[in-house]
Amino acid sequence: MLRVMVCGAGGKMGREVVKAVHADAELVMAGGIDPSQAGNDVGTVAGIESLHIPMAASLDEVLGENKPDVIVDFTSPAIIFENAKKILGAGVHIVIGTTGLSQEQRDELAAIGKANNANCLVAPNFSLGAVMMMKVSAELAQYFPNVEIIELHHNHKYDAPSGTAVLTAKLINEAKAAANVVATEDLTRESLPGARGAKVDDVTIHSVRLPGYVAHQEVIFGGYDEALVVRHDSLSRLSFMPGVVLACKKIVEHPGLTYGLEHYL
Ligand SMILES: NC(=O)C1=CN([C@@H]2O[C@H](COP(=O)(O)OP(=O)(O)OC[C@H]3O[C@@H](n4cnc5c(N)ncnc54)[C@H](OP(=O)(O)O)[C@@H]3O)[C@@H](O)[C@H]2O)C=CC1
Ligand SMILES: O=C(O)C1=N[C@H](C(=O)O)C[C@H](O)C1
Repeated sequence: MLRVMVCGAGGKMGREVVKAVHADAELVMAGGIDPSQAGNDVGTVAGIESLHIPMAASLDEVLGENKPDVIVDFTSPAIIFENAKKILGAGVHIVIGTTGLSQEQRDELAAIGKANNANCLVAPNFSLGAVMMMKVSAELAQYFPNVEIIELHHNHKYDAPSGTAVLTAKLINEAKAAANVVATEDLTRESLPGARGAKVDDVTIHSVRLPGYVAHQEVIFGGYDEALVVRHDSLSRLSFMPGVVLACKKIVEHPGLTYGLEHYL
């Protein structure tokens, strides 16, 4: 039985992860970390029965003698790098859902994990449908090199573009490079800065932030007198839970740092 703790356990994702881990027969919900909920019961904060586990105020409180096997982090792009360094440095596996880590930061985490025998998964999106959207988009890019992404999220999201859009663009760019295809030149000149969105290499991303949305993305391919749209919708945060639970169980089998849940499927 793997003992799992949740960092950011009082947040929108963290509360769902506490419930999902607690409901799983092969995992043990061993604790939560969230400064603004410190001392409150981890189960009660998540909206289930009391688990008789007080919420820790910081990672330092849980990385001692009774440390868990795995920590799942859903906090914020501003603190994930420091959290991950601490967790891997303590020899604890980490499942990272929090967005915003750069390639350089992932490389540094990989080295810390290796030195401490701790594995790391960085997954910008845990929903199966979103992983398939990315896979299919990368496959299509060789036939349709002209492609743009529109991602739509709730207005409490910290970052733009989303981690999912960045990974989608990376996979598309890699597929285009492998197939040796490029987009036609974009001749548009912006009369308002930002009108054409942001570029990740050859892929343009547009970010929408509005109340009412959860997490959605359209990958739009333009062709010869035709267009093809791949769309994914997370209708609630429950859509991420099977992926998070699977990651907790599989992380022990995946040494090093893995970027993307597709490598665990
Ligand atoms: N990979 C995936 O599938 C998904 C990824 N995400 C990503 O997960 C991240 C979190 O999203 P979301 O749950 O919506 O955000 P929330 O703001 O709802 O939750 C974040 C929680 O972390 C807490 N927190 C802040 N600092 C610390 C700390 N030092 N230690 C422990 N906890 C801390 C916050 O407390 P306080 O409010 O008091 O600051 C808050 O309760 C984002 O980066 C988001 O993009 C989201 C959905 C799916
Ligand atoms: O902040 C969110 O909500 C989400 N964040 C992740 C991202 O940035 O891609 C995953 C999902 O889109 C929800």
